[in-house]
Amino acid sequence: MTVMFPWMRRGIPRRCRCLLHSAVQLLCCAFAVFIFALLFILFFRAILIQHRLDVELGARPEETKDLVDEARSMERAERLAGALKIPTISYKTDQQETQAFHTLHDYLQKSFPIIHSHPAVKREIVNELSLLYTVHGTKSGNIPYLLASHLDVVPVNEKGWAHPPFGGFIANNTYIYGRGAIDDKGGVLGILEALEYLLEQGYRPHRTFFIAFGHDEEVSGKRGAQEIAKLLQQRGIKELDFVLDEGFPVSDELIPGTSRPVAMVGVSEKGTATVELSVTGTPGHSSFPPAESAIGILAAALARLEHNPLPSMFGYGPEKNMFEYIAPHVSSFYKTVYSNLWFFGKMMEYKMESQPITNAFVRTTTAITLFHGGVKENIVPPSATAVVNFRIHPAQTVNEVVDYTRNIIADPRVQLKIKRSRESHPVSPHGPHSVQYQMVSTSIRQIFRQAIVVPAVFIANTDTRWYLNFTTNLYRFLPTMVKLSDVPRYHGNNERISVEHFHQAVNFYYRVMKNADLLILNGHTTRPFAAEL
Ligand SMILES: CCCCCCCC/C=C\CCCCCCCC(=O)NCC(=O)O
Ligand SMILES: [Zn+2]
Ligand SMILES: [Zn+2]
Repeated sequence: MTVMFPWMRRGIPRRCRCLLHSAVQLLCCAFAVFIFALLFILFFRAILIQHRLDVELGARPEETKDLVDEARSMERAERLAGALKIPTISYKTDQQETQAFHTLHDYLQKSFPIIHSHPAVKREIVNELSLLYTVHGTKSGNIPYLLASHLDVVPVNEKGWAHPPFGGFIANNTYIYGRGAIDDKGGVLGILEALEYLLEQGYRPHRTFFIAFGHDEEVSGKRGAQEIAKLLQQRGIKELDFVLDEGFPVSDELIPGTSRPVAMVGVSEKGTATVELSVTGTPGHSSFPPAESAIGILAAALARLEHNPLPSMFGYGPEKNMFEYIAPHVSSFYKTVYSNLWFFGKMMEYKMESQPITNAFVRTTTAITLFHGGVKENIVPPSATAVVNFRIHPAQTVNEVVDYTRNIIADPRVQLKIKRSRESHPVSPHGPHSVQYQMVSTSIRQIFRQAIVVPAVFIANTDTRWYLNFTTNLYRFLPTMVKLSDVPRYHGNNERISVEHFHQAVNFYYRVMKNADLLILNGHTTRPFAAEL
């Protein structure tokens, strides 16, 4: 049976029919060649990137036996649980549970006797509530590094918890529950446990390092990490080799195309802007109200903001790099997609926008976090205020976000005031020549054996902002594991860490302390710095 195409009908002269038929055939061939060439380019690019990264990153590190003893992991879990019982809450910059911080200082002192009596370790209280430890190395002349975590936690909503948030409860010898378990007392205790074990083994770190525990990270870090940074500066510390602070946990089952866990190391972090919106009305009797109240005007403005999120910036910032690093480790289909975001960007963007945690990678996020208005049920409100917290994608600036907000609100009755802002952080080195990044990556892979380690932009904020002047090597990573279902526990209900993952956290910091010493043996960090170290 011959197929009859429309241009082959009898009404059209035979010559034209032949010409048209040949033209269509030619077009079909050209289209097929185009598709074939496109697939070839996409796949070839994926192979090229894979090859480059394989060459750059080399093989998985050897399995190490030099780890923290597992036999005492329950004992360590109980010490963390003890710290979780102490409610070191930050409500606002000038409102904290100050007494609890003193209790925590004493608790740490009692719980880690070797650290607190060791001649090579100096502990200082900075600005009353923060802690700075200096661990003096045996070899002078090396640039020190800094490990950071924070002592404060965010407030809780007791009702939503299965176990009391400040009860230090360990469920079935498996999960340690409590506010701060992952953010960030797991980090504080993880670092101290690692150091305690290191010193107990009789190991003296070769190079000097600092441990900085700020007390107000959750409300800016101005009184904690900023003061620690000032103190270091006053002591003549001009340079730090690297800073390692809280960041992404290792995520399981979150990246399409691989069943392996992915460890994203924050090599930058999003900017932030906290904007207060306010409307002033005329108070009066609620029995003859105006057509629009201050609360109504503000609520409408906020609804406009929520319905008009900032545009996707996916592919315009350093996040593109993250997918290229994942590409070599995923199935062929995703390898091609992740290596060619210039082509598949829209498809990926669509997928990422579907969940809050992945949406945060794509755009500047808008969170309405506070709303106040009204004084009494029968008074027309004199004013209403709200606070909106933006986390700014690296391809945008604070000014752009504020201009966008003003345009969307488009109502002169709504006043905008920037309460706090900061641009996104510069991207830290993360290639094959960055020995500091590679040291962090190796330490991760020594503990999380299956993990794919990739650079990423951290979507939240950390105390690293206060150390930006000391080094370009700032890394944000939390050595624990989360699944998608665990993500709401951050600043939410039922925060917890498993005993096993806490043990991995201790081991990770232990490896960092050992591996950082190996860097100086290889002669990487010998440069002059402050004499008193
Ligand atoms: C392809 C993308 C995969 C995304 C997988 C991401 C998994 C990460 C899981 C959780 C990240 C949550 C980070 C929360 C950080 C907390 C630090 C903090 O509270 N800082 C203060 C602040 O930002 O206000
Ligand atoms: Zn934190
Ligand atoms: Zn937090």
